[in-house]
Amino acid sequence: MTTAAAPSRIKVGIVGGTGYTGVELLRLLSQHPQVELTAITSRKEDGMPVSDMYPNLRGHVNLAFQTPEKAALEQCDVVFFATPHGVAMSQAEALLKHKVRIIDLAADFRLQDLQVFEQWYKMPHACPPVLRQSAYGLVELNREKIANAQVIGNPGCYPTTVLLGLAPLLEGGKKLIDTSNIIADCKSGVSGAGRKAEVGSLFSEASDNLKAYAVRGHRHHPEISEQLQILAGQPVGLIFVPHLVPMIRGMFSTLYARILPEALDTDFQALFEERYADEPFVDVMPAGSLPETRSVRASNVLRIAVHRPEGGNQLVVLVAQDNLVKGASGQAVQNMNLMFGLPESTGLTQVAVLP
Ligand SMILES: NC(=O)C1=CN([C@@H]2O[C@H](COP(=O)(O)OP(=O)(O)OC[C@H]3O[C@@H](n4cnc5c(N)ncnc54)[C@H](OP(=O)(O)O)[C@@H]3O)[C@@H](O)[C@H]2O)C=CC1
Ligand SMILES: CC(=O)N[C@@H](CCC(=O)OP(=O)(O)O)C(=O)O
Repeated sequence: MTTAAAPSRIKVGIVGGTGYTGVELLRLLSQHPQVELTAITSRKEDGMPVSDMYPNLRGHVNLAFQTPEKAALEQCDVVFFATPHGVAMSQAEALLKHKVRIIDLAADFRLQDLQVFEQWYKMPHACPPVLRQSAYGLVELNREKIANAQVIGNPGCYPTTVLLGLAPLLEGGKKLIDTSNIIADCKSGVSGAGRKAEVGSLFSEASDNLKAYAVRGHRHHPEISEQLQILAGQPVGLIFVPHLVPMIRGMFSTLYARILPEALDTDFQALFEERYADEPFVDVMPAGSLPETRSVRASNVLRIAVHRPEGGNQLVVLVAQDNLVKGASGQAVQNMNLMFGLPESTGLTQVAVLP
């Protein structure tokens, strides 16, 4: 594998610094030993010191927000887009001309199929040639391509849990589970909806309540399906139901799959342990474990437990992650480390916060 040589300090710009994934990038990158934060944008808060909005960053980030027009993004080595869908692709070609690498936390560079992108995101793609050269930023599945890419489509938060929870069962066309009928029952904390004002995110709407949403179709379904097909070498039938749960951070996915009769003797615990043995951010817990969202809060680690209720033919995989870290900003920093030839864990060794 060839990796790019890292500049002594990586000059980083963040577009969309006031949002939840933006401030999470700032928290992580302000502690990263190889990073120099150079520009942080907000259209609404131009001139406001970052620490006035986010006092947790006092003494750690001494910059002020600037409009994207004022920020010298072209002087950065890498720009993170922590913005709504459609923003990164409108600026990608201009930045690439200045050899700036791009990591988009939105969906502009996730789906390879243009038609599917346009169907779900209701906008034409602004730069299909850049999309074709980009890499899907799920490091554990796509390491080599990411290391050599200029543009990364950082995965959606739900897809990260579902893909890492299913990869050991499907990779390389393995015949272990019924691929026509996998169920992903997924739950997210309210920060998954971002910081913008929305009725559904109000305390009086989201607290003391649990609800499913987008059962008829969610834009993460085609993203998961596209990647599962790449993994399995064939289409995979998936039912995906997201839920909103009354917590701020955290995501929990319960995945159900039927074991094929010829695979009933498989040691699934060993399969998962071996697959992720060298992965710093995927923890396969001991047999019988029950992961919890609080065990990954504020950390880039995703925890998995594999169960086979009553030793039967049903496999249940439990996956917990922090939607803002491994599900978004932490994963984006992991991608940056890989693109710049740094050890993947640089700046990402935070232990989860309990209780
Ligand atoms: N929240 C989560 O758990 C996850 C989020 N993501 C994705 O990451 C991206 C950011 O999410 P999140 O932080 O939650 O969103 P927020 O709504 O919290 O923040 C969005 C940010 O983008 C800026 N922004 C909005 N429109 C534009 C624009 N047209 N041009 C430049 N800047 C703009 C906003 O600031 P201002 O308006 O002042 O410019 C704000 O800083 C989204 O695409 C989201 O889907 C991915 C995985 C998980
Ligand atoms: C709880 C909640 O609302 N979650 C968001 C998904 C989070 C996310 O950021 O996904 P994208 O990056 O693909 O937009 C949702 O379901 O729309």
